[in-house]
Amino acid sequence: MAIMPLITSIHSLRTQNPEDVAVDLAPYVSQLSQKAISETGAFCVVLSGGTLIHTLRKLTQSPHKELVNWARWFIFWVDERVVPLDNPDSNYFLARNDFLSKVPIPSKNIHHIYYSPCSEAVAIDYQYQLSNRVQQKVVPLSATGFPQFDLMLLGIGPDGHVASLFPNRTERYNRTDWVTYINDSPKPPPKRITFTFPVINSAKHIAMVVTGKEEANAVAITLEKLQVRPPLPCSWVEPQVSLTWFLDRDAASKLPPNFNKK
Ligand SMILES: O=C(O)[C@H](O)[C@@H](O)[C@H](O)[C@H](O)COP(=O)(O)O
Repeated sequence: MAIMPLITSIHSLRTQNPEDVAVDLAPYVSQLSQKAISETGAFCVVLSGGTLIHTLRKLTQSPHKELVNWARWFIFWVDERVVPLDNPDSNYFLARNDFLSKVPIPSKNIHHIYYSPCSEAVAIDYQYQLSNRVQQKVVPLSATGFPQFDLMLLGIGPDGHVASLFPNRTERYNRTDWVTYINDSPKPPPKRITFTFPVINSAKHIAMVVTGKEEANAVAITLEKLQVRPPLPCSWVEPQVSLTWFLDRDAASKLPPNFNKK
């Protein structure tokens, strides 16, 4: 089988503000949703926390809200803070309030964690939830042997973390589990679960959605392929079909002026 090259594109204009990023992101997601549902009958989407959820707001408005076949969406989280679901620190809580409550995705298709104070138990249970969807063939297995999501919507941190995979932590090297956990995350709250890199990089499409100056260094290091030790986790993101960076002018501010733009 021929190996398709990864398509990397960058939505970054020096004049672009966070509102423009939200406007660009909505048709990108809506078109991928339409394509996946026409091919397989489902759209398996992975969310992260942080500002991403607010940047998804245009999807919950016309014309996208009416165009998307929400009944066929299946939602997972790339990482979750191990807190009760009604805790404002919960990524599920954030997504429910600002996104999921505004669109008709069936609740049985929304795969949040089940809280317990033990992060390891939460990670095992989340992997079990995912393996059920794999067995039902809702989420297919990729040729890599790991679950293959249609789209992951990810943010990055100023230290280059992605999901809850941080620069100086061992979880980023986990090549066997689908879901792992951390009890001393450098970004609070300390207890988290996270998809591992093999799951992230088995996705068909990944959008890296970054707004704000704080992440500008990490964006420049990653997109210019600069060598740093340890390598930034976000520079390891390499999905199977396409990687698209959505940047506002602040996030793109450390890239050279002539850097490839769309
Ligand atoms: O649980 C989390 O903390 C997030 O999932 C995390 O991985 C986030 O996506 C990045 O830190 C970017 O966050 P911002 O968009 O808020 O900068």
